[in-house]
Amino acid sequence: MSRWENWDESRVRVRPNKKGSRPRTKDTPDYENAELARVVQVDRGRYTVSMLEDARVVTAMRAKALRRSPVVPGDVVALVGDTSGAEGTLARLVRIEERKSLLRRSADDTDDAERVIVANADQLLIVVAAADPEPRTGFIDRALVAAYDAGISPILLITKADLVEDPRDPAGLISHYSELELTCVISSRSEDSTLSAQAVAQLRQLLAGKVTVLIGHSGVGKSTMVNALTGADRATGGVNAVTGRGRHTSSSAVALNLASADIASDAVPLDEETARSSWVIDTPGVRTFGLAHVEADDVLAAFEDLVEGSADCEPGCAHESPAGGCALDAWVAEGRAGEHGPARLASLRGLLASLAGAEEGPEEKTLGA
Ligand SMILES: Nc1nc2c(ncn2[C@@H]2O[C@H](COP(=O)(O)OP(=O)(O)OP(=O)(O)O)[C@@H](O)[C@H]2O)c(=O)[nH]1
Ligand SMILES: [Zn+2]
Repeated sequence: MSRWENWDESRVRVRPNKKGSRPRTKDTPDYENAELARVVQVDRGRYTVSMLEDARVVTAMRAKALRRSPVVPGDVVALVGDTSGAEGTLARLVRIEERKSLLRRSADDTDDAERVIVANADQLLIVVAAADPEPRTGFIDRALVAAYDAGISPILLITKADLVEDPRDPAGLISHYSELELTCVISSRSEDSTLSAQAVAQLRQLLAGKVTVLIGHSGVGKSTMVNALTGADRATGGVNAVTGRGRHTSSSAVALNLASADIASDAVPLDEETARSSWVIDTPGVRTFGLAHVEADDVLAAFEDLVEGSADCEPGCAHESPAGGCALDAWVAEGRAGEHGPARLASLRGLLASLAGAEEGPEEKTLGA
């Protein structure tokens, strides 16, 4: 009998390629066959994901090694194991792909750590109502600062234009922010309770192929718009029929896809592939952003016409005033930032003020009040 007969075959593998011959240890698995997916919802350790390949919905749990790594909606993750998505199956989430952006909220009383809310967002859709509730510029300013800091493009959506007199600038916000390169969309509702088809179509175009996070105070019409955009049935106000609770009790962010929409008003329908890569992430329960980690220079960076002028500022300048060593006033006075320079500087300073303010406080300033 040859000694080879006792050879435990399961231990030997002839690897067909060099990559495959890399030593595999418990600590450095390489998961070559892992499949990529977008995280759409997180619920007590269960992750609902949509496979990038075919939008199949799969439920997954984190591998042990990732137990301390937060995974949030918008994340792109690698899965192994049973990725069929069949009922009762659980895939294993083994890797979080590099994030291109991170929106976070700083610690507050109920939360001892800075929290990541959403990953990989391209855009922040700041939703305010023209009235009921009145728009608050402090809230918009903080959201703008968070967006600029995270490198995400802001879009302003003004809802409920039907409730005010001037439909072109329903809340006076467009003139207020005219010095920012801020895309504004105005939406209203007609008497039969349908949202303006034009606003919905315009937003779908802006959202095409992007990951967009929605933020706005309660009652501004976020769910109503998300429903119109995605065809999803996010409960609007009142009580959720399934859980019997008001939806305010749900505070987890959910990513919804534009592909699910069946919208007659959509003048230019999105092709299947674009629609599938278009995500809207609603963030119920997130009403403000912690800006504790944001530096004045991070905000200034979003003002391309002014940033050069800061070369002569004192080191660590907060860009508040010439007395504080800020060179921006002189730069603007020389006309170096163009004819809108003074107004742009005033806008920048308005935003920077929200860094100095407390969490609440200045935020609760109502426009015109
Ligand atoms: N007049 C008017 N009412 C609107 C419009 N859009 C939404 N509403 C109403 O405003 C109320 C609040 O809308 P929601 O979509 O639930 O608001 P939300 O921002 O999701 O609120 P939360 O779920 O509390 O965060 C509902 O009664 C809607 O019917 C609009 O364009 N015009
Ligand atoms: Zn300065």
